[in-house]
Amino acid sequence: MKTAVSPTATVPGPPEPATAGARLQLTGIRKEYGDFAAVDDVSLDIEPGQFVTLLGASGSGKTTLLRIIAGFVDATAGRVVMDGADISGVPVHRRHIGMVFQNYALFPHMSVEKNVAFPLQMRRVPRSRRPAMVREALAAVRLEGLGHRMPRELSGGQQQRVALARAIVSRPRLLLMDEPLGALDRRLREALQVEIRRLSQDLGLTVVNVTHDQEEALTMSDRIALLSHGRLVQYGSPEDLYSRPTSDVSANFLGESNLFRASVRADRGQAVLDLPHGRVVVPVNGSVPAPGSERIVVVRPWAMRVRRADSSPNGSAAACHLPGTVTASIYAGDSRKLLVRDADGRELVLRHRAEGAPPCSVGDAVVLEWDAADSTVIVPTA
Ligand SMILES: Nc1ncnc2c1ncn2[C@@H]1O[C@H](COP(=O)(O)OP(=O)(O)OP(=O)(O)O)[C@@H](O)[C@H]1O
Repeated sequence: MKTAVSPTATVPGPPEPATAGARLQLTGIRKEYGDFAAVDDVSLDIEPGQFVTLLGASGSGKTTLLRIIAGFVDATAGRVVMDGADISGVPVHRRHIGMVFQNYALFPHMSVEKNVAFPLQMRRVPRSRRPAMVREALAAVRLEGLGHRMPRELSGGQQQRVALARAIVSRPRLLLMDEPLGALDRRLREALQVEIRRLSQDLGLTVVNVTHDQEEALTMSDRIALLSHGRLVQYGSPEDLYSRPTSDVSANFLGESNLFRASVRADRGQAVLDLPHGRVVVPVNGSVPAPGSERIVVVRPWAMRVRRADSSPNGSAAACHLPGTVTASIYAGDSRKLLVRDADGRELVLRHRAEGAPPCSVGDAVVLEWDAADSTVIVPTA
């Protein structure tokens, strides 16, 4: 549950009221480099206190968009509006935005405390107020008592927490993060993901985070903005993007998926896709798709079941049956991943819980089964 601090609530310690997060509205943002658009007409509405992740492959425009929000890069077109005010022309240091970057190195010759106090000095916060604010920021990232250490005396994870403390010490209403955990090992990354999420909720901060790591995006975000070639492909909750992808880019990027292409056929008033393994009735949202139009059917690996071809079917409920040969069986701790090649040479991926003996081995002839209802039908992106 969210524990966003209301604008009128006070936090322990002097002297300013804690600020709740800013509302951020990006409208028609475009950034051209020569005749190339690094960001192409992106509009996003970010609610106060939301944690939004810009997700996408390398080169999709995430960092450029974040740098436009920060003020390091001027957009070619579009507006950045924070709490109702257009900040497009406001210089970086006047935006009062906290930032943490992967390589946002700490000043090596300054103690942790001095590093964290630096933004307060820049913002001319009265000297007398600084120690309490620094203490509070260090406590928020659980580094109490380490203020006198030098950066070289800290682990990578601790250094990144100092960078985080430095980003929040002056109580910004918006925090921007560009792959802040990229350099850390997996365990530490996961622990810090949870901590950053908790911290942003406790402070009621609005956060825009950049990553190309889909797991990080799924676990941390209220909303994910998926970018591809500079364009916004889908903006929604992690569940929306994972379970209800609206494009093949989303289906491919978030989690493993099996994609089948087919054209729509009209059959007794229904729009139907004939696939090698069965038929899927196309959900009609408003207009009926034209016969002959292309669709993509997405089936997630967990929705598929597997049985050896020489065994009897698992009940009769499964509408889709696809024969194939197991090409890999990969144990992954709590699950097992199977790769199965079908007669068309397509490699399908499925997962099941890794309990007991595996139901089949590499080289086995198998049948994949799943319910048509577990398919998602999407329109291919042009
Ligand atoms: N200053 C620049 N001049 C020319 N092209 C640029 C400039 N900055 C970025 N680009 C191009 O814009 C595109 C988007 O870059 P950007 O850094 O925003 O991508 P990204 O999604 O953050 O990628 P990564 O995950 O690799 O950091 C890339 O093709 C990049 O080469």
